[in-house]
Amino acid sequence: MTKTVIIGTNHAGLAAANAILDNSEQEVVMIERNENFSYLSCGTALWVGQQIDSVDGLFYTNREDFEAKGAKVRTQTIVNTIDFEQKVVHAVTQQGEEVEESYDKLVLATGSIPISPKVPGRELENITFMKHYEEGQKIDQLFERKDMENIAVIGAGYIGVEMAEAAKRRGKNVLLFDALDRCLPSYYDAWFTDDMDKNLANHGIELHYGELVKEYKGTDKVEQIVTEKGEYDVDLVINAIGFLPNNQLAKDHLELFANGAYLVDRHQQTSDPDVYAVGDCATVYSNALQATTYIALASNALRTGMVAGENIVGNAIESPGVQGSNGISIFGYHMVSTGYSVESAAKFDLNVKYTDIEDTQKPEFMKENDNVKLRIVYEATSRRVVGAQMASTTSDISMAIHMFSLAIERQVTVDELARLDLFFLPHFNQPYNYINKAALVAE
Ligand SMILES: Cc1cc2nc3c(=O)[nH]c(=O)nc-3n(C[C@H](O)[C@H](O)[C@H](O)COP(=O)(O)OP(=O)(O)OC[C@H]3O[C@@H](n4cnc5c(N)ncnc54)[C@H](O)[C@@H]3O)c2cc1C
Ligand SMILES: NC(=O)c1ccc[n+]([C@@H]2O[C@H](COP(=O)([O-])OP(=O)(O)OC[C@H]3O[C@@H](n4cnc5c(N)ncnc54)[C@H](O)[C@@H]3O)[C@@H](O)[C@H]2O)c1
Repeated sequence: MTKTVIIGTNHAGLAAANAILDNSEQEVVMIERNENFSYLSCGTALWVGQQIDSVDGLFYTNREDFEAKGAKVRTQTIVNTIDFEQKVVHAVTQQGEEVEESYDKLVLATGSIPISPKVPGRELENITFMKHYEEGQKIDQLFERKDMENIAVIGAGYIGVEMAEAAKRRGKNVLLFDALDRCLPSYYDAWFTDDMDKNLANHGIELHYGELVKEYKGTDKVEQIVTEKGEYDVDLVINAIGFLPNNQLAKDHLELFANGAYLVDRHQQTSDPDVYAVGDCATVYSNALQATTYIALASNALRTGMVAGENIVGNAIESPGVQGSNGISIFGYHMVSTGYSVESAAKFDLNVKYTDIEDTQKPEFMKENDNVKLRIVYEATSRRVVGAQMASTTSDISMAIHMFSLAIERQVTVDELARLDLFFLPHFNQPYNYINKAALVAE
């Protein structure tokens, strides 16, 4: 019987385990460094910002669920080395006991690690990342303290903006820094982020863009941060300047992508045919780019885990590729995007055009109505859709972005969207939907 060892049991590892255990009688060993697994870090800002009552709901499964399906689960066990020749994984438990597991198939699901700004003083106390549950607990406890008044968040990407909102909701003075000149620069064009920046500023968040941190100062604990533009008193620093794939275990054995992610094919197979890689430690295939790339998202982790598991049990399915669809909701302002923005397309040499519309969600006669912004990004020559961004105070927009995701995957052109059959009901939208309208005026 095939024996699969899965290293890392967060979203990607769990999805792979489920796919194997639900579709076969195969032997599965799951090895995880942490005590808990399945922590939805996506809910951290809601928890720490006290928008939900408890952290408990952020864990969606546990070891018993997998043991009940027949898996052997080793938690608080760190894999140190892998002998790829002999096909043996070497690990050590929290008690210091050395353990080894042989394998026929190996799934690397070791995720990602936050990037550390390489500046003096980074070892001071009260400087943290926000990735693991334990870091969320630490931030939550520090937010409780009255002497924690000034919170600096470095990086106005997804984690940074969400944590800035959470800190503000806990009554803190919040300073949000980014190397670039606006928030969320990787996902949205300025037409959208200008509104989000106004939203952040209107809620009292101090924005420090185009400002790189040069030093953290303090005796034991951080007391100040120094940038090229000024010095600021701070009690806590949350670093959120992006992730890198955690490739420690196999970087010398497997082929890697430019940023170090394990290079995988559409079956999640690495350059070693018995080794699969899934989630944040692996590459994905981007349908918009029509090339391999790296996008760290829980949604990708789940799907890639599923694909690897199915292939291990003999169902030779291929990943359909990804669009990197994502969303954010800050003080009631919602933004969703998929594929590439105009600015990010340029970084990847995608020659694009775009069409914009600003409209109301519903007909004017409806009492409750919201403004909606939509930008559709399409390739200049083929006219296939390669991205879309939407923003509104209504969360109704969130489902529309899924349609754009499918459009990118299926290579639909912007012209095909102009006459696409979209239903109408005044409670939901306009007789002629803004998606059709935007597509109709595409140059
Ligand atoms: C604050 C925050 C909010 C986020 N919000 C969203 C969101 O809203 N939507 C979204 O799609 N994504 C979101 N993400 C990103 C998402 O959490 C990640 O993409 C996802 O966790 C990746 O899952 P993974 O299983 O590949 O890796 P990880 O979650 O990084 O898990 C890897 C696991 O491997 C274990 N491991 C690593 N090395 C070893 C070893 N040597 N031995 C044993 N175990 C090991 C680790 O302990 C860990 O449990 C967010 C991330 C953060 C931090
Ligand atoms: N809602 C969501 O879908 C969601 C939420 C949280 C995290 N995530 C994912 O988790 C991953 C990590 O999130 P993240 O917020 O750390 O990364 P990110 O890539 O979203 O943002 C990083 C930000 O840091 C800035 N930056 C980079 N170097 C800097 C420096 N030296 N000083 C100041 N700013 C700097 C960048 O300009 C960017 O705005 C991403 O893949 C993200 O998509 C997704």
